[in-house]
Amino acid sequence: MIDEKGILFILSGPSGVGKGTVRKELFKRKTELKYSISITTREQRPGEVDGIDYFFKTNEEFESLIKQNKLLEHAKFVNNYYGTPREYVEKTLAEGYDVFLEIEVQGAMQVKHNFPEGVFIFLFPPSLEELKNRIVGRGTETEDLILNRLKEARNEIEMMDAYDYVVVNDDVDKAVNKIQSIIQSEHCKRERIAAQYKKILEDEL
Ligand SMILES: Nc1ncnc2c1ncn2[C@@H]1O[C@H](COP(=O)(O)OP(=O)(O)OP(=O)(O)O)[C@@H](O)[C@H]1O
Ligand SMILES: Nc1nc2c(ncn2[C@@H]2O[C@H](COP(=O)(O)O)[C@@H](O)[C@H]2O)c(=O)[nH]1
Repeated sequence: MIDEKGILFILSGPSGVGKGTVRKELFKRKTELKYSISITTREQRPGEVDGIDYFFKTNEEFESLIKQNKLLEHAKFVNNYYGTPREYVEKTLAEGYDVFLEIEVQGAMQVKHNFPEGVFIFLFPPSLEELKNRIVGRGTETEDLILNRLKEARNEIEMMDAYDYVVVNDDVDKAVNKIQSIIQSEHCKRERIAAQYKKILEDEL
């Protein structure tokens, strides 16, 4: 049977590298991709909308989702829970749509364990100094939280080798172009496999 499921794309990278910015620009261009909205216990930032940016939950609600096995992956990042709703991802892939996750590395490694066929992309900063400038410039975290996120950034960068692709985010447009090329190239790979499979079936008949 030829696999007609969608492809799961996972984007990670240190806090402040520009994952959200790049993802939003990508979605302006690639409307057929489906974004999996994450669940978190972190405080809602000004301008964030529940059900669009995240599903905001309490610790108790989140822990109950873990117990019910409703999360595809979850992790604690700088004292808050983050997780991916299992049902949405599995159902959407089964319907043949590509699904895009924007998650940190611990969660990405759990996804890799369960979906080794996923495509793992790591967004890399032009420099650590620029990473710091971006996270400070965003102005959404206190100084303490920024330091914790930067400390975490070093651990995240160490995991880069576990990813299929590394994209440097020096310029948003260029980074999005590269991610679009990765998506196209992964579809071509799947088409090649499907064509080979079809040929084997025809040869057998
Ligand atoms: N290529 C870029 N050049 C300059 N600034 C950028 C670039 N990409 C993103 N930024 C800026 O960097 C800041 C952080 O970006 P963003 O919030 O998208 O990062 P993130 O990786 O999603 O962070 P987090 O993981 O903390 O949610 C934002 O102010 C954004 O406008
Ligand atoms: N493991 C998961 N990580 C997630 C998920 N959704 C977002 N994230 C990542 O958390 C950090 C912090 O995000 P922020 O919005 O508080 O800045 C960042 O790396 C996100 O990509 C998730 O479902 N699972």
